[in-house]
Amino acid sequence: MNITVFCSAYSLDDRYSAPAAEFARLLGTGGHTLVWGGSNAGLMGLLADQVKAAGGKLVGIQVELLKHKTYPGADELVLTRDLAERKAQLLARADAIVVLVGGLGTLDEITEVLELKKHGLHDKPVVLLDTEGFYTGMRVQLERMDAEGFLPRPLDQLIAFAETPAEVFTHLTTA
Ligand SMILES: C/C(=C\CNc1ncnc2c1ncn2[C@@H]1O[C@H](COP(=O)(O)O)[C@@H](O)[C@H]1O)CO
Repeated sequence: MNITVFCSAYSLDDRYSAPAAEFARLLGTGGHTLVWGGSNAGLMGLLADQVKAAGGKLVGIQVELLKHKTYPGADELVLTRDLAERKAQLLARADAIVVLVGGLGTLDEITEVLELKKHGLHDKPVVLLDTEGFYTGMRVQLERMDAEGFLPRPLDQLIAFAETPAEVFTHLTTA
């Protein structure tokens, strides 16, 4: 399976990086391909290192603007002109999307994927790994949208929440 992952480009505390590394090992040992932003920075670089070490393949979708931060060992590297084209490629190359902890870049990516899914423009599984309750606030907001009529489809048809790396794969294999 080609699994597109959105996650932080910054180096983070062990309580965030250890679950990300475990997720990456499961992805690699499961024979999957990591599709990601193609960077060597922070959690993005750690993820790529761990997937590669576990025998998985790497497809980087890097943007021209950040090409100086490109991960050197990807099996395939795509260079896009801008962030919009990169987001389109990250989705197009995915069989499923997984979201790890991240900042504004990650938030931008997940919002776009959910908005396109909301409109029926794709129906790929989206799983969010909620490490250390990092996404509690976002989940509360999404559940309120769901409960109060802001979404055209039930929230559980748009996204699944996992608390452990193993649970991410349970969602992906039953989706
Ligand atoms: C940290 C620095 C540069 C960051 N370089 C990036 N390279 C590739 N992709 C990136 C980069 N920064 C953001 N992205 C994309 O957004 C997500 C991470 O952003 P966040 O704000 O950290 O959550 C990630 O999924 C990428 O696709 C300078 O040293």
